[in-house]
Amino acid sequence: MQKTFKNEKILFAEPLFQCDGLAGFTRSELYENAIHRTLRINQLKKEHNWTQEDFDIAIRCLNYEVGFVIHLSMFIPAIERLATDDQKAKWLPLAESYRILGTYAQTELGHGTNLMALETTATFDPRTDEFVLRTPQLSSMKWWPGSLGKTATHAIVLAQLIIGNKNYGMNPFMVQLRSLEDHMPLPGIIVGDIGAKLGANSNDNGFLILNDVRIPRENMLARNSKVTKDGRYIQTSTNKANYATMVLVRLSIIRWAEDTIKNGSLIAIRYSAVRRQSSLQAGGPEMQVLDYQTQQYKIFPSLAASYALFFTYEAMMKEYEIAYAQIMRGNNQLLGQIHGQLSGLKAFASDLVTYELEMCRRSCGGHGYLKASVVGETLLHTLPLVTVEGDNTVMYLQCARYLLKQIAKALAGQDVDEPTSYLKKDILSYTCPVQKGEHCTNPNYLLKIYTQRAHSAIASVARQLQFDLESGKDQSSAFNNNLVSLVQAAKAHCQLCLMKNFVESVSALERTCSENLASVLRQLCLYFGLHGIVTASGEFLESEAIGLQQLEWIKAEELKSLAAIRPNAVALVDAFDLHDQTVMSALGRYDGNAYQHLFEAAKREPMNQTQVPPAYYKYLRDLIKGQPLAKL
Ligand SMILES: CCCCCCCCCCCCC/C=C/C(=O)SCCNC(=O)CCNC(=O)[C@H](O)C(C)(C)COP(=O)(O)OP(=O)(O)OC[C@H]1O[C@@H](n2cnc3c(N)ncnc32)[C@H](O)[C@@H]1OP(=O)(O)O
Ligand SMILES: Cc1cc2nc3c(=O)[nH]c(=O)nc-3n(C[C@H](O)[C@H](O)[C@H](O)COP(=O)(O)OP(=O)(O)OC[C@H]3O[C@@H](n4cnc5c(N)ncnc54)[C@H](O)[C@@H]3O)c2cc1C
Repeated sequence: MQKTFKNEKILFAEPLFQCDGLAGFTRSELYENAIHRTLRINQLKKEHNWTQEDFDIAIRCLNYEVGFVIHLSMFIPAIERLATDDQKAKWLPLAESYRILGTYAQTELGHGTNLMALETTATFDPRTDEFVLRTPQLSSMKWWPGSLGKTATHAIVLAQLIIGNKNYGMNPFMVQLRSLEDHMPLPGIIVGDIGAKLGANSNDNGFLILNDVRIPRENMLARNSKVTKDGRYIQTSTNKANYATMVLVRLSIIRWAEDTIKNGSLIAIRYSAVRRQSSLQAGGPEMQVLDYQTQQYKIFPSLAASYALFFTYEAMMKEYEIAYAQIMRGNNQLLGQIHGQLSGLKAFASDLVTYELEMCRRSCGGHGYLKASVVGETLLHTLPLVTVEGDNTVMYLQCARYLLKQIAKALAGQDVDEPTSYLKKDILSYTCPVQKGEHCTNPNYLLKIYTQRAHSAIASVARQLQFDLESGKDQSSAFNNNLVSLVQAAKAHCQLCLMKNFVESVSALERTCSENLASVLRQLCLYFGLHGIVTASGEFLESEAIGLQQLEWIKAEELKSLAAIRPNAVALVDAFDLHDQTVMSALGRYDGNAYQHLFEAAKREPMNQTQVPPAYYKYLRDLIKGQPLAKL
């Protein structure tokens, strides 16, 4: 599942990467530890000639609990995508050698989603051949960018370009924030950390106020548009190309989601295999809770999602690489497709894993509420994924917007993109492939059901929009009147994508792997498909992709699938090949000694380093001895 990291032993031999001790760290300690880790991994990379992939896997082995995440995942990729070749030649070597440390400063206190309304301005001054960057008002200050608070020496600032009295929209500008001599903020720069968050507190997300900060004209990243010395704005590519960095990060978030749900399902399944509680027969032996059907019903969806997201990431990485290669050659033909696909799939993947991680946590009972179980921490660290790189609702709507364009082309008899080719089919010619109970065991039949449901959802909202427009509603009112259905259609398309990638990937694997492995993966794929229909049965019925009889067969088959997966559940999470130090959980250790590891973790609790707590001497002693308390 995860390319086995041959360097794991090297990494986890060092105390710096042993994660037990992170609990109890202050924010400053977490921040410093994260920076120390990234720089040490960099040294290991040089010492052992690791590849960039090894470096990336090391970061993933540490659950991204490292420094410079935005520098590495956004600042450098943004230079690669938004800068001219000359600008790349200047900035990339500095960024790649950490001589400058960057962030991607787009979101403001008052706006994150609505990029068109960003308020920071970059006004061209032809007298000095400079841009003047300004934060017009409180709501304009940059707010949230990672590493902005205390680390970044430079930022790619997204600002409204003003030439004369004309606004040319959002453009990217390289702005130095701190001195490279003493790290102090430069004149006109007010910068700091925005404060503690629910999780990810090793990251110094920050604020930035720009008070008439001047930068040379050459600091506008000019791959897609530039300003000439005499103040002319020349657009060399679509402005959408300035959004390219976000497309890449949305792809990375699908991988991040896959990594977190693998951790969660591994913890829940391993713990459920060792936890014995209650018995079915009076006086009989206590059962492994993994044998309760309800426990399987709670956690096997996370197991199936782990594999589904793995296969979807692999497929989308290939799709992205093709699109990116074309875009970098100036051909933006695939930009709309990759944007629509990754907007929806980033939203669907992060929604899916945040829901299933909470189910994994609940399945661990009381111990799931301990930090030492880590499953709760994993959830806290995953929660931002439903917001970063675009709030999920907004991302679904971007995906829906893409789907509406595709179905309009399909209905007009024009070509459509491969991911939406199903929209060319005649929706009325569908017959549910499940005509007998045993048909539910065929993932390809289930795939047809998913396809019909997605097609129906998209066609239905397109019809409703058309009806609203013909009834006299203006475009934006008609759109707003159907947002819920648009999101639903996008989710249906995304769930189809996951199922399709799962079915096709298993089918491809069958040609090379053992029959035993193939049958286990087929079973998991089947379960993923059945469970997806049951949890959204209303939409599948509404779309007439299935009837009540099919739903009854599918529900019965889903429960049978639980029992079929049970014998392989632990092996399927062991197959993630995750080191104990990656999972970090006292409940999910490979040796299964959950209670021992829980107790070891409790003994490490700082409060247990003294037998008598300081509060005893302040408050408890007199109380217990019945002596009057001093005025508190
Ligand atoms: C080695 C290290 C390993 C670490 C790995 C870690 C990986 C993960 C790291 C994660 C870290 C995350 C940290 C967080 C970072 C951030 O959050 S950065 C800020 C992100 N912000 C957003 O995403 C803002 C969301 N809003 C938007 O994208 C846009 O405002 C909008 C909602 C898409 C609306 O766009 P807008 O231009 O305002 O109007 P529209 O009319 O809707 O769109 C115009 C046309 O542009 C097309 N388009 C929009 N976005 C994109 C895009 N990204 N790419 C391509 N095309 C785009 C859109 O489809 C429209 O096209 P047409 O329909 O053809 O006109
Ligand atoms: C941990 C973390 C790290 C971040 N790192 C960075 C970073 O490095 N760089 C950076 O630039 N930004 C960063 N961000 C900011 C992030 O990109 C924004 O928070 C995100 O884009 C959402 O925008 P918002 O916060 O303005 O939410 P809003 O858009 O204000 O969302 C609030 C509500 O309004 C709804 N809504 C908004 N617009 C619409 C619409 N058009 N239709 C329907 N509903 C709508 C949303 O669905 C949501 O329910 C980070 C955020 C977090 C939490």
